[in-house]
Amino acid sequence: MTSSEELPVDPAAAQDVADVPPAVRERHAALAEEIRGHQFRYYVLDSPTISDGEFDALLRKLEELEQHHPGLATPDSPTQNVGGTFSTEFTAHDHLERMYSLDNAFDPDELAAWLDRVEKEVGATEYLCELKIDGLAVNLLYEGGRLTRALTRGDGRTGEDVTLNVRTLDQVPDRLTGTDDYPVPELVEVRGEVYFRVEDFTELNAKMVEAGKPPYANPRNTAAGSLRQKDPKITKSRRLRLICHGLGKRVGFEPARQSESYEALAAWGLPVSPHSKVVRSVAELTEMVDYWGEHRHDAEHEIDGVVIKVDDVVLQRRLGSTSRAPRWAIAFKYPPEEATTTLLDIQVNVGRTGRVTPFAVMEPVKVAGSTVAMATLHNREEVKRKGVLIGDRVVIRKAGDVIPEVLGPVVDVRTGDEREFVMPTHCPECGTELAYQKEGDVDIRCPNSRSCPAQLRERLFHLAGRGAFDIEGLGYEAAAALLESGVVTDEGDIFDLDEEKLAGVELFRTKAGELSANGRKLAANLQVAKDRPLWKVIVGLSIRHVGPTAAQALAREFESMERIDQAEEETLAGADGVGPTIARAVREWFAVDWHREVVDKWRRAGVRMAEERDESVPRNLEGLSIVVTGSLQRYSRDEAKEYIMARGGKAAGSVSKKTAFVVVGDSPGSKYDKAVQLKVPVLDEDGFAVLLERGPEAAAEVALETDDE
Ligand SMILES: NC(=O)c1ccc[n+]([C@@H]2O[C@H](COP(=O)([O-])OP(=O)(O)OC[C@H]3O[C@@H](n4cnc5c(N)ncnc54)[C@H](O)[C@@H]3O)[C@@H](O)[C@H]2O)c1
Ligand SMILES: [Zn+2]
Repeated sequence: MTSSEELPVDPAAAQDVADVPPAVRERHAALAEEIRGHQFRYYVLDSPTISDGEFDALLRKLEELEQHHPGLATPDSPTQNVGGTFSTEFTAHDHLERMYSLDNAFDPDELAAWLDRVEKEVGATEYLCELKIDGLAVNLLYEGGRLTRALTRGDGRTGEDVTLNVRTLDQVPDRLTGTDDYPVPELVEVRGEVYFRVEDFTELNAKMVEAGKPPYANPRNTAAGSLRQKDPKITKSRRLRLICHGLGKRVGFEPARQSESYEALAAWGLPVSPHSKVVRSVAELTEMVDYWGEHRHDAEHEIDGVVIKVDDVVLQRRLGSTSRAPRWAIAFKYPPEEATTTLLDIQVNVGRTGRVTPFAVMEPVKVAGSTVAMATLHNREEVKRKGVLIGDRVVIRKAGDVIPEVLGPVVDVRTGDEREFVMPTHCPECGTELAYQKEGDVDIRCPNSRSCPAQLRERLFHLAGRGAFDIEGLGYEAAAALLESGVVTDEGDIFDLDEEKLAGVELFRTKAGELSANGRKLAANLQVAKDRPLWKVIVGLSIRHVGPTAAQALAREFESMERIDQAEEETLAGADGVGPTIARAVREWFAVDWHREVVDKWRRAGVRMAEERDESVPRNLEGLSIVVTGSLQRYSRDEAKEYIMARGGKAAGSVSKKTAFVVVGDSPGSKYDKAVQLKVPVLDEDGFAVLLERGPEAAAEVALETDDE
């Protein structure tokens, strides 16, 4: 929270709680109670039922009420206190110096307002920027260099004694070491964050799943739960880590700067963050905030923001603290990546290959800047593994550009009305009974691949895609409209579409009943698409495992659809870049009658069925394998490959003894080293031009001198 002192106060607002209208007082009390309940679940039970973002929003709401009615901001309000409390499971102990929470800035304006306030009071100064580690705070007391006590933050005055547990952490020294610059102080309270590395957390969860137990929801609460164990052996088994980020009481050590105290901590053998940085201008500070906003997942632990601290300790003292947080520091918080919402239903989707995948339909909720209402659940096993029931409150996560994911249910708020998801037995689109393609498959499929509308729609959309025929104007909506109107019964019909047929489709008709401009464009695009290279036609067939790379290999090696159709499985498997899986998939595909009909219909409609031979291009690279690495100035990667292939060569991905040439551009990397090592001739961009124009012998003459010493 930004401190309320600078915020506008309604002059008519009640300063005294007795003057606040009873209805408002009640609303405030109810909200405060709700917040305390969430704090208890979070700090004591380590098992929250709402996301941090939702919690922060509640606290903000309370704060707003108090701005309008300052009388409500009594000392016991959650806005005036460090959130935590302590459990009777542990012995309570007082901190020697208070532990505070942090005020928050949720956007750049709030951060700017805080900076203004600080600089108005103490003038321009230097700031220490740190990552805000999403863990739990501990206070380590070292007396005469020995660890004598470790406490959780608790309510800031009193914490829970977790000394035995903290001692099990590898990074926590029992005894501090001293240096000439930083001798061991008589007494020091060290504050830090106990956390899980994302990597370790993922591994822990994998183990849980393997043991048939539900995975943990997030690293923060799991770290808290792992530290606050009655049995330190459990803590020991958890690979918890520590990063120190502050001092409490100290005797015999007086740092001038916060950054200096980190040097001391490191010298004493305590872990500090490698990411902290002293910044001297607002521009530098903003840069750090922006950088970590974009690279949030690059740190080894989860972060929920950046903490900005006045570096000078004298100025820190001058700024002081509120009852809840220091005035000399602020946490800039990034948009939350987790939220909770209600799982309204689990429905299934039928994909291009008939695979039936369940997906979550949720009450729309905002996460990481976008509204999420659906998320895939992959398959039945995954639904079971996550343990979600229809009607559950669920935690969802959307990190950056990654697709949203349902993490799991909030079991504690179940009402008993939730119900289990049952995988349908029949295709929701065509009614065909679903089946596993072969025993042991995870995915269940709709076997009606030829005419199941869902599969057809997906295949049409796929064949119109960039990697296949690249037909503009044939998206999902058009695909669905074509199928619905009956002018297309399977993809075989697609190239028979002309203006007249398209005029029969509602979507492509004007109000006057004529063919629309879009319809005319689609008809023209379909004509152009018939002339795409063979490999694109192959991609358009939706053969399993055959994407652009495999299709290019097939086109290069066999040069016509007919030869692919007639090749034996072994011949296919033996071809460069094809292999047994693709070979089998191709043979299986051509064994289906209606698949061959699709090819026939396309052929009759004039779709290209053989590699184009441009007679003006010499076939001077026939049989040669050429690797291009690094970036070239005059050719894009794809262009370079196309030029090689057009001349009968093979554009290979890795260097071997069989490689004829390696072409290197800027920053070539390991492939260049490999070429030198294997003594494969290396060409620069000019050498590549010679290779294309005048062939391998001429190119060998201009190969680079390489030295493998
Ligand atoms: N979901 C829930 O029900 C629920 C309930 C209560 C609290 N919460 C969440 O807990 C958090 C509030 O807890 P809080 O009061 O501890 O405040 P906070 O987490 O916003 O900030 C204070 C804490 O940040 C930690 N921290 C991490 N890196 C630091 C660094 N480099 N320097 C200094 N401190 C650093 C310290 O432990 C400090 O105590 C919020 O994120 C809130 O959403 C959630
Ligand atoms: Zn179906």
